[in-house]
Amino acid sequence: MSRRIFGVETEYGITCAAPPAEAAAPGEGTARPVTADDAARYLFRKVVAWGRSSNVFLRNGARLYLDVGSHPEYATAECDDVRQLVANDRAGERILERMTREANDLLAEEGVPGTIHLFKNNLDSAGNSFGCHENYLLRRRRDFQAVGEALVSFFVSRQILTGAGHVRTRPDGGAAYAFSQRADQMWDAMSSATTRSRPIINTRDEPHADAEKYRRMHVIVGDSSVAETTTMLKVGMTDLVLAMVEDGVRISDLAMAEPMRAIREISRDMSATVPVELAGGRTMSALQIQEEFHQRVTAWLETSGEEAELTGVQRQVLDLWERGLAALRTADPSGVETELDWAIKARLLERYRSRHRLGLDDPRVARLLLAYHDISPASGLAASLEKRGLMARVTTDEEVAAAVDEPPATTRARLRGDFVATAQDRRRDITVDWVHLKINDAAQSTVVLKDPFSPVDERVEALLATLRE
Ligand SMILES: Nc1ncnc2c1ncn2[C@@H]1O[C@H](COP(=O)(O)OP(=O)(O)OP(=O)(O)O)[C@@H](O)[C@H]1O
Ligand SMILES: [Mg+2]
Repeated sequence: MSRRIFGVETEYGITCAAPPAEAAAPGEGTARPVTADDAARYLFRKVVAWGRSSNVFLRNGARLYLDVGSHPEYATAECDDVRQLVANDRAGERILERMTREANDLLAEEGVPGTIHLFKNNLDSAGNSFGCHENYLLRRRRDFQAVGEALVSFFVSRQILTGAGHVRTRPDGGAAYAFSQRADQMWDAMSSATTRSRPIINTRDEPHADAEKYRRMHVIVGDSSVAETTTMLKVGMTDLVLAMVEDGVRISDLAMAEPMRAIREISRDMSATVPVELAGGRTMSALQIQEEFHQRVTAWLETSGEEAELTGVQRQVLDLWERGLAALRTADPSGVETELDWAIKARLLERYRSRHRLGLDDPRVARLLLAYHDISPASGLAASLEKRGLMARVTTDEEVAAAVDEPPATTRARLRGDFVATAQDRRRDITVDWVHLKINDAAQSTVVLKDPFSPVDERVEALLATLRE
């Protein structure tokens, strides 16, 4: 299978929980609460001190920045393997978790009451939505608009496998479990740069690569994933579907008539069987649509001969995809309840609720839900679920630790990472983005890296030599 470049951007939710009133020392009762904006500034203080900006590239090739709206964002370096991507996404969590601990130390030193928490989720308590965006490099071959219509159908129905699980408020005020946090927030299927709204997928003006050859498909519809296995499935199944489509397999018969209506309906139907109208007039359920994509991918893998070339992680992806569909078909999630976020979360909720006899709308349930997404091992649940075998892993701690310090070795990210690391070690002033490496000295030496697949470049060797002078 041709290599593909992909990267995931994750925006994190941030809060600063005030200590309980009785814990406040005399005179502290009137302390101004720490807003999300303030918290984000504490979080980035060290970054700004060394990078002179809240928008930096790190020595592992990733981008870390604070956008408007105070949602810290981590964009993984370019990866060309799903397991590598999972490790790099996880590395982002570790980096932000360390920044959170340091920011909380700062708060304590300055006597500011409160504790900062970061959440890998998509909805804050005020109802603001923030995203987890996937980027896939496409070869500029086919008519993207036509393929896109049918891919929307894939992205809209994929939530029955890769949704993070969500307790939503029904119109009658009751609470109900749904597949996705993000589904309700999306309201426009496709967009060009001119339309307002939130496009499910678009191709970015900047492919961060040779624009003659490539496009970068930008997918904004996914939930942030907590379980590594869910991240693996989300990116891995998408990569396989794109490979099949790039090879010419047609999927346009699966385009939906009204994807935006469907995305909400599918999220709310935990049976995954509600009929969705297709553009051609037929109806299919989300489950049938996903089964069809799965079936076409497996058939294509066989007939194209690609089956023999599959990597270990790609086989894991196909296996989990299949088991996820079986779980839905039989209405028995036990086969995926340590691997798919919505199922892991549902099991956790059920156990907690029956132990404490709580309704789905109980505030304690809401706190548990939030803790599922809290990235701190101290206050979040993921680390302990993993330790207890209730949340599966794809990577090892060693792989994640390596991805915190080192860039992916097989892509352009390696050049960027080496450049950043060398400049940091030598205290040299540089400017970096996805395609440019520049030394800010009299000569202003700049290298443009148009090939995201290439981890070696003589021009960069020369830049590194200059930095080391
Ligand atoms: N050529 C490429 N093809 C696919 N993905 C790429 C390519 N180059 C970079 N990426 C990935 O795309 C993501 C870009 O993240 P970034 O947050 O900078 O996104 P953006 O969409 O350009 O900008 P913004 O978030 O500011 O709107 C990263 O995860 C990166 O690894
Ligand atoms: Mg971004």
